[in-house]
Amino acid sequence: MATVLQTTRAASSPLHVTSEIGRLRTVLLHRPGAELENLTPDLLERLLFDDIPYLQLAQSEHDSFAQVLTANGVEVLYLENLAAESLTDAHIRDNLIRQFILEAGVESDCMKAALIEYFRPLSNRDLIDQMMAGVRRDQLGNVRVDSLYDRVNNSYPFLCDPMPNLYFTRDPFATIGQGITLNHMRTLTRNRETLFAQYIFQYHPRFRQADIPLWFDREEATALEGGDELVLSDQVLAIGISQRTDSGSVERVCRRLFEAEAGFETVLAFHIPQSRAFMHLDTVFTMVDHDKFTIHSAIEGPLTVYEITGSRDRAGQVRLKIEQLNDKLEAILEKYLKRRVTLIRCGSGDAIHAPREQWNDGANTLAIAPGEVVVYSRNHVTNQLLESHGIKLHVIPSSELSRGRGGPRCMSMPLYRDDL
Ligand SMILES: NC(=O)NCCC[C@H](N)C(=O)O
Repeated sequence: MATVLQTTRAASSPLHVTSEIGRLRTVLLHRPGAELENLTPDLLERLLFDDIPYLQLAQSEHDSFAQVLTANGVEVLYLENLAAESLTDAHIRDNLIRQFILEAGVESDCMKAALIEYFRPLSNRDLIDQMMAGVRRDQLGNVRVDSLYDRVNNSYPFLCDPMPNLYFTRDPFATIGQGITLNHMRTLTRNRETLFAQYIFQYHPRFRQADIPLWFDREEATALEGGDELVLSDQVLAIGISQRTDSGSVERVCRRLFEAEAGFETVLAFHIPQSRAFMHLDTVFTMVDHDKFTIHSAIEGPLTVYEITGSRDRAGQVRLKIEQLNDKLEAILEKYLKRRVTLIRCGSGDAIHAPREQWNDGANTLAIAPGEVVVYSRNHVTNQLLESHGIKLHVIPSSELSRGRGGPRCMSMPLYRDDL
């Protein structure tokens, strides 16, 4: 990955996203795995789940999602495959194991050594699956415990926690233009997920030569999550300031994009209420067509939008100009997209249907082309409204996947879209 930002990119860049709706060509998914079976009621809150999905059904729902995408010409890549294929030599593999153990919070030398031994014989793919699923203490057999720490903490079943949120590939990194933000996640549990992206972009043969600009790094001190990053056009981004993303991160992304002169001229920072239900901007607002968006009406009142632009001072340094916009959201979007826009309200804006369907990601659509989106079956009120606005729907089953609080957009990271 490039740490020095450059403006010119090879035409053959493996990453290219200049809108939310351009025809989707390549997307990254993660098929839910054993990590979901390692959820227990005690772990739910810390691991950011609201219930325990039935794995077999979650996998079959996820396969339906992948099938819709492939049937529509989208190349589907899986995080677990890319991560395994990134381990192209023993040194890279050993480093990943060491870093994984460190970030899993394994404290004692004897447990670290036992884990390294446990991982040693596994194939690359089994290693990645095991890291994702988590490692229980009793998987390691009889380890000679020589630390006080292990004697005091031996009742907790996991040495390395499972990572059940991995199927929300939208969040740990995000494609913007031909670069990425490699994110620093708000929570420890999700921050561990970004390690896989780091290895993929650094070592995977598909990406390692590509000199991919890094608009944000996982080592930064403030939080940024991909669900807050929307590419409205090749010139305008929307970034949520939310429960998961700090304003300082938005400023840093702006500075890097403007310094690189990557084509993006304006960032609209959407300050949304902080709540579990609206954890990211894309839980309340997604783009479905050139001129149509879903929106959850509960954020419209409290929403504040800031326009951020940049210019260079005499020394060539980028200075940010930040202005609060007082217009209604439609007017703001119309100004930047240069066309009339329609906001389609989740659950019709109804007092009961809207919060119920938003909770199950009714507003969280994945566009695979302009006016063509993937949605969850359970959000029938919103879905009908989308259809009445001429949007083509690809409806996928949703009883288990939705228990993790994410919809089709959250479950996908576009790597390549056609330009509009
Ligand atoms: N972009 C998104 O809204 N992603 C959904 C993430 C859900 C996950 N359980 C979380 O709390 O982070």
